[in-house]
Amino acid sequence: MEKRGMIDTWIDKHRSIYTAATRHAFVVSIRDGSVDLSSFRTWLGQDYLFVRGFVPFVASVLIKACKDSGESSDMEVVLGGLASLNDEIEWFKKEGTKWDVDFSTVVPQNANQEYRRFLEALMSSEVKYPVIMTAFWAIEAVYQESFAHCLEDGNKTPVELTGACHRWGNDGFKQYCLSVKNIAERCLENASGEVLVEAEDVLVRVLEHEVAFWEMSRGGQ
Ligand SMILES: Cc1ncc(CN)c(N)n1
Repeated sequence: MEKRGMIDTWIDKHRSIYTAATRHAFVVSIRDGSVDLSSFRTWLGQDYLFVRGFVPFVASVLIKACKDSGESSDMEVVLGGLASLNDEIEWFKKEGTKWDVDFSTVVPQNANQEYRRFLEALMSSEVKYPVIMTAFWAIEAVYQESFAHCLEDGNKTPVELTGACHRWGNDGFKQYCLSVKNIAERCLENASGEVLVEAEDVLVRVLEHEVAFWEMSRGGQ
C-alpha cells in the first residue's frame, strides 16, 4: 500500500479547494458531454500560453533537482517531464489548427498572467527544493486527476475531446505524477517546520490558481 505522507495530509485538510480544482464544472462538462466548445477553445488558447511559461518553470525544477536533490533519479523524472512538454507544445499546435484557434492572436487573460507570475516567483533560487517539488506535483496532478475523470466509466466525453483527456489522463502520466509526488514526499520528510509551512501554502495557492484558470475558460477572468 502507498505510504501516506504530508501531501495526503494537506489534501485532506484542504479537501474543498482540492475538489474544486480537480472536479471543476468545466471538467465535469467535458465528462458529461455538455461542454461549451467556445469554452474549450478559450481553454486551448490560454493553456498553450500557460505551457510555454511552464517550460522555464520545469527547467528551474530540473536545475534544483541536479543541484539540491542528492538523488540522481530525481533529475531523470523531471527531465522526462520537460521532454514531454515538447510533445505537448506540438500537440497544442495541431489542436489549434483543428479548432481554428490562432495562438498568435491569443491574449493572456488575468488568471493566466497571475498564475504565470506565481510560477516566476517560484523559480527564484531562494525557493527550497521541497517547496518547488510540491508545487510541481500539484500543477501536474490537477490535470492528471481532472482529465482522467473525463475518461472514467460512464463518461460521455465528446470523441473530439478525448485526445486532450488522454494527454493528461493516461496511465503513464499518472505514474509520472506519482514519481514526482514520491520525490516531494521524500524531501518533505526531512524538511524544517518553516519549509513545511511554505510548501503547504504553495500547494493551496497552486490549487487556487488552477480553479481560477478553469473559471477563465468558462468566461471568467
Ligand atoms: C493550467 C495548467 N495546469 C497544469 C497543466 C499541466 N501541465 C497545464 N497544462 N495547464
